Amino acid sequence: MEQYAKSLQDVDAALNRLNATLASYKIAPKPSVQAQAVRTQSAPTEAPQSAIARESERLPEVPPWGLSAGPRVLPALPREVLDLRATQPPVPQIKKEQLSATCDAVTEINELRDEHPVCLPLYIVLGQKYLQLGYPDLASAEAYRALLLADAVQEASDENHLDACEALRDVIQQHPLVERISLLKTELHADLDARHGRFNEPDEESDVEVEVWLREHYLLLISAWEYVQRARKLYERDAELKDLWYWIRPYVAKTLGLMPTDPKHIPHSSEGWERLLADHGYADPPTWPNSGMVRREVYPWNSFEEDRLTELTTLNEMISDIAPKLEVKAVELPAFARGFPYPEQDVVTQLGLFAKEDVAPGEVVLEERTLLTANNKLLDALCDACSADLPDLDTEAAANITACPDCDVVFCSQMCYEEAMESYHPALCGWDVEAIAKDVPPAEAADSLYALLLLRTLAMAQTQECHPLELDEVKYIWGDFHGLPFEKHWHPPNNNMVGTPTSFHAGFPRTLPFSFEHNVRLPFHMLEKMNIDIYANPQNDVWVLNTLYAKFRGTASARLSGLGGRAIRGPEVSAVHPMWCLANHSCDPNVSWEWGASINFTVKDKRIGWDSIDNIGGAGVETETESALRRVRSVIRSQPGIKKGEEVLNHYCDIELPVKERREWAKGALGGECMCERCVYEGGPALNDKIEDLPDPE
Ligand SMILES: C[S@@+](CC[C@H](N)C(=O)[O-])C[C@H]1O[C@@H](n2cnc3c(N)ncnc32)[C@H](O)[C@@H]1O
Repeated sequence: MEQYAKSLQDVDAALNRLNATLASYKIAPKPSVQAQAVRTQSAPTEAPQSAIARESERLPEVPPWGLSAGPRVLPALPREVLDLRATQPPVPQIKKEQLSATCDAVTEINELRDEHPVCLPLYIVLGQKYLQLGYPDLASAEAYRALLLADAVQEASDENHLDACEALRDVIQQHPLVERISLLKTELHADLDARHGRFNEPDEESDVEVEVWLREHYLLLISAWEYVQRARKLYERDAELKDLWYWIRPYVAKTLGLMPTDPKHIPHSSEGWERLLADHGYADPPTWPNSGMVRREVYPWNSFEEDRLTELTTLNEMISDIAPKLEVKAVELPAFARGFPYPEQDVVTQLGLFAKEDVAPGEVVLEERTLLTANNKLLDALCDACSADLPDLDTEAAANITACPDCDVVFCSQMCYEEAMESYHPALCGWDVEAIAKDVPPAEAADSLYALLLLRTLAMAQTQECHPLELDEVKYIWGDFHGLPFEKHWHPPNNNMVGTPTSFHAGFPRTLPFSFEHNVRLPFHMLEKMNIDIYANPQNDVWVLNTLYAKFRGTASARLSGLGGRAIRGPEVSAVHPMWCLANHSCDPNVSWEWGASINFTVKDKRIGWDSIDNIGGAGVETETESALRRVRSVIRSQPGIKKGEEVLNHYCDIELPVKERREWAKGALGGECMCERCVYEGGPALNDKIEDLPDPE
């Protein structure tokens, strides 16, 4: 620093010094300083409103990269990335007309990550695009990635340190020296003592300029809410952070439903809000809600969700081995908008399973094995692949147990081991992932199972070298996405702290549970454990993980593990069976199901009896015998067996319950009140009243 301070007394000397620094960066020379400065000054200064415009006139011709890499040419970084500064105003709202260009920009940035995987500002701009589109959940993931890169720049021991510093140098070097010197000069003239602790001692490989640039231009931008406290120590006087710090508490109070109804009682100071939260036992930030709901949708750039109606031939090939008497067909189901007040239609076309020929009661019509399984107990004796209970060691079947020769993982048979090796195991073998999301408290059991299904899916994609959304196990599952036309319903999200929680999400319904822990931190941890780069592989980005979670949450089965299962610990085993889960729900199902090493549908021997509406309420005062007799007389019961052309109907809730409770229970799985024939007969028309003639969301 001393050296810089002295040489800055003379601008010529400063230029020489910086040129020496540049030379030490070990990259090929950039175009002359003057040429850069001239190009920069003559370029328009306003960033484009919408898609990322490649600024080829402004940027120097892209130089060959690296000394030994040969003629590798990197795509230029967009101006929005190069010009990113903490001093810029908050992320501007976009208009509906800019929606499609902003979605395109997301795709373009993700393409750039291939060549610029650890370029910190790229992730900040990506996060900003997500915020503009109304995906604060996706934005939080990019802020986290940028924060990890900031740590990498500052920590010489970080495995990404050198690459992250070099990527930042590359960005810095594309700016005129005049700007760079001026920034360094301001730094050096400031009172270093007053900024005690703001600098890390630069190690041999990093340099002062990278440190200064990081702190001045980027760190402030990645200060996510969780890090606001840390950021405030760093930037005591920053007005935006001060605002954010204030508004966090009202926002928490609102989310927890603690807002006083009487305007007179609404606090007007930080202390007032602190008191309000403390009075309800929420004084400490760790007690604040750490999960919420996000948009459950086919993201505009998701090209993997094909129209399944055009895939019926493929689906029927897939099902022919495991259910020769069944076929997959389109079916119309009641449309539930999951509480969203803009229903567009009465029915939706989805898929279902149908009998191709008559099937007799008692017959097994489908038997499906899957390797998309999970168990959350570290020491339970389950097959790693199919999740069946392992046989007791003193039985003959124990001879089939096979262990992976390279790690301790155990399979119930050689077949399961071999299938695991082809499907997912190589991506996990020896990477110390066994303890992830295991033995969690009962309240987290279900979330841990979903996370473990995610881990298995990522390992499958890695082993089979494909995109996670292309795997047969998940590709054809409908994630209960909202299906509302994007262009019609989207409105600019309100990203200031006073907005209601919904307004951050561009007006779409939010039905997918999200927590930073399960949707971002834990999956990043899993990927790092598997030695998968979290920067260079957009195929594992949070929108992909959210899409997978949406698919799992509607279809995964869960149970206790065999004889050792302990209900008090919550669900212990989970699996996704992609064909089995195509069967729709009815409260008068014609099949029952059982799940062990495989899952099957058996045609029911006896159908459930329907109560008439009279029976449900009882008819005045009558003896128990009279009431029982009346019930027997009026009960309706369908014939068991499934006729050719009839739909296979599964059940998602306890069908012995009265209609009101069944409807309540199945709501979560269906998205609305069940309208199956039995429910309508017993409970009358569904209560999914449509709200017509609503004002436009804007
Ligand atoms: C496990 S999937 C069943 C297969 C699904 N129909 C498909 O096309 O993939 C569950 C979803 O199917 C729909 N569904 C199943 N049974 C239904 C019913 N009785 N009424 C309305 N929707 C139903 C709901 O959207 C539910 O979230």
